[in-house]
Amino acid sequence: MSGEPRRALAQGTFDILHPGHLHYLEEAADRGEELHVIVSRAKNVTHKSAPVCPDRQRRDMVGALSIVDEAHLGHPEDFFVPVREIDPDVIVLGFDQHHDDDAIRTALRDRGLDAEVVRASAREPRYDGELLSTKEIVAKLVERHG
Ligand SMILES: Cc1cc2nc3c(=O)[nH]c(=O)nc-3n(C[C@H](O)[C@H](O)[C@H](O)COP(=O)(O)O)c2cc1C
Ligand SMILES: Nc1ncnc2c1ncn2[C@@H]1O[C@H](COP(=O)(O)OP(=O)(O)OP(=O)(O)O)[C@@H](O)[C@H]1O
Repeated sequence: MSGEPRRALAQGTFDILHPGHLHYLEEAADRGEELHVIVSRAKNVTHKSAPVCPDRQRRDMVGALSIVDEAHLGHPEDFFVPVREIDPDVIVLGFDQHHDDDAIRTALRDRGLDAEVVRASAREPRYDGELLSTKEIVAKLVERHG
């Protein structure tokens, strides 16, 4: 036993916070005693529209949540630089994140990093009209103001 707090790591874009994000971060926080979050750089968000809010703003909003111990801006090129610095015991992937769990496990092992990789669950709406995705919030805004 190292005596260090068990560190959980979550990651994502977090452009316009919503209850789906809170659910994911709460599940990640439950996996450890300390929650760290890597907020992706806009230039690395290639699988969907680029975030509206700047990198620092997204990092600052996530970092202000009481369940988050520290929010880190991701590395521009090498995703494993912040992982090495944070040195998590567990990496919690979001239910719909496109990353391949086994590929991450292999990449960690290849770099001598020892972290479990687990998936969080999805959060369904709890009442009519609850908006649980940034895309949905943007679509509503465009419908109303666009
Ligand atoms: C272990 C891990 C480390 C990551 N590190 C970085 C990073 O250093 N820089 C970055 O821009 N994105 C990083 N990402 C990617 C994003 O945080 C995020 O997973 C990706 O942009 C998908 O975003 P979404 O889940 O919001 O759709 C990392 C992802 C994982 C799984
Ligand atoms: N409804 C939800 N239930 C559980 N987790 C969620 C939910 N929505 C987002 N998350 C998680 O939050 C993390 C960051 O998500 P991201 O910033 O891509 O938000 P998003 O609202 O899903 O974005 P978009 O709608 O633009 O795809 C991801 O790990 C994702 O799985």
